[in-house]
Amino acid sequence: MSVFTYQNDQLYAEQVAVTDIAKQFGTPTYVYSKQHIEQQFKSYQNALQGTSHLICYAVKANSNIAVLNVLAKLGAGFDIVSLGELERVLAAGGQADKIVFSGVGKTVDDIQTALQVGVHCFNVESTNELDRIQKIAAEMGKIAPISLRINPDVDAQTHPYISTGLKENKFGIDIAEAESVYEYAATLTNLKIKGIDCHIGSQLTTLSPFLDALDRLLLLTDKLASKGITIEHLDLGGGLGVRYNDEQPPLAQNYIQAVRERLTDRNLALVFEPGRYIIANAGILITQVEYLKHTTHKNFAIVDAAMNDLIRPALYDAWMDIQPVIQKQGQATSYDIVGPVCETSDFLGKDRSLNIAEGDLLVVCSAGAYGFVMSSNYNTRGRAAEVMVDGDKVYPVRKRETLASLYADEYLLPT
Ligand SMILES: Cc1ncc(COP(=O)(O)O)c(C=O)c1O
Ligand SMILES: N[C@@H](CCCC[NH3+])C(=O)O
Repeated sequence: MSVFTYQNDQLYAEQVAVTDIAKQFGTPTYVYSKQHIEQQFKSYQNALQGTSHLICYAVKANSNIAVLNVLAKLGAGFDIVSLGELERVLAAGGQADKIVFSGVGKTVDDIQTALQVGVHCFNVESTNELDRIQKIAAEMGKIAPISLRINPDVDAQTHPYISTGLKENKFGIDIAEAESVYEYAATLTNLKIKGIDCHIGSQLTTLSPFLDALDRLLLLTDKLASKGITIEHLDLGGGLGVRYNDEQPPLAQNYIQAVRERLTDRNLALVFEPGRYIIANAGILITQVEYLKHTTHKNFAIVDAAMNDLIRPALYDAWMDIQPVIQKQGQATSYDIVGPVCETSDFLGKDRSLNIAEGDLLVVCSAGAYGFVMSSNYNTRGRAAEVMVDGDKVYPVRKRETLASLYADEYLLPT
């Protein structure tokens, strides 16, 4: 059930009129629904009841500390890929021992700090990374909990830029080498093998790639067991898709049920790293129409949000729904919805049928995941404000960037 609904032709976020949010905070502004975040997280939690588990929200999807705090209060763990994300999680009240640390390029500093705070485990992506963790753990007199991220060579059937589980992708350890890498890890005295991990891609809309990967990992787990290497947890990463247009992705409930059925009597705790599923449809981006430009070939609605605010359409040709904040009767016209940035790829949507005038407000839907977090200051544009709605209340969760702050850390040459 969407938390963004029309009442008398006015768009509401939970019980707050989106027009009022725009009046109070200006545009462009990201709006998140606390209710939707909680509902999505709980759907994972409920499906995992009765089995040992950890749901590690993928911080990269939306790292606002208010979002992290809502999830931490529900008992979430966190999947991080940088020290910045680690600091955010701790600042938001997340527990270090519920953090899994992913990523192909963990630095010495990353590893030292993660060992210091005591993360749940490192998802290790190469043999050289194992060696680095071993060395640092030995120097610090610690035992590092590790899981190997396996690249199972499964086609996630998603956009090639967000597919991560094929052998030509940079991620994980080739499944063909995994057994010997585990055997090697078992010889390293400052490592403790905890788990097995994979993440095959993002915005998956069918179960079969997940289940193919799972089957391959279970086979490997059994082989390892026969060699005396015990795996305590199985981490299947994130990747569950959401509806942007007419996709019909499986629900967390169906996905987890299918996973649990395949585990049979294996004594494995389950870890998941959902990002998009939790936050994509919890968010919208409000923008205002600055100009309507009609040419002989095309009509453009030039809005005040741009590719620097929301890069998914420009980067992946992603289709995101665009709706008016106030629905009007009458003739609709086809528009390309474009931003003010000087790039032809600066569009939020193409050929959208809308009845709009200059000054009207629009929203880009499903913008909670990989929206603000991927925004930039290109064209020296300050990043948008972020707010969170909770019932009939709206709270600022990040102020709009001031223009002075954009060059505050730059220096002139000495005269
Ligand atoms: C290692 C890892 N875990 C989890 C995620 C979250 O993915 P999603 O937002 O598709 O759930 C990602 C991003 O794709 C990732 O790289
Ligand atoms: N940024 C991508 C998802 C990448 C997931 C990160 N591994 C998107 O917007 O769809």
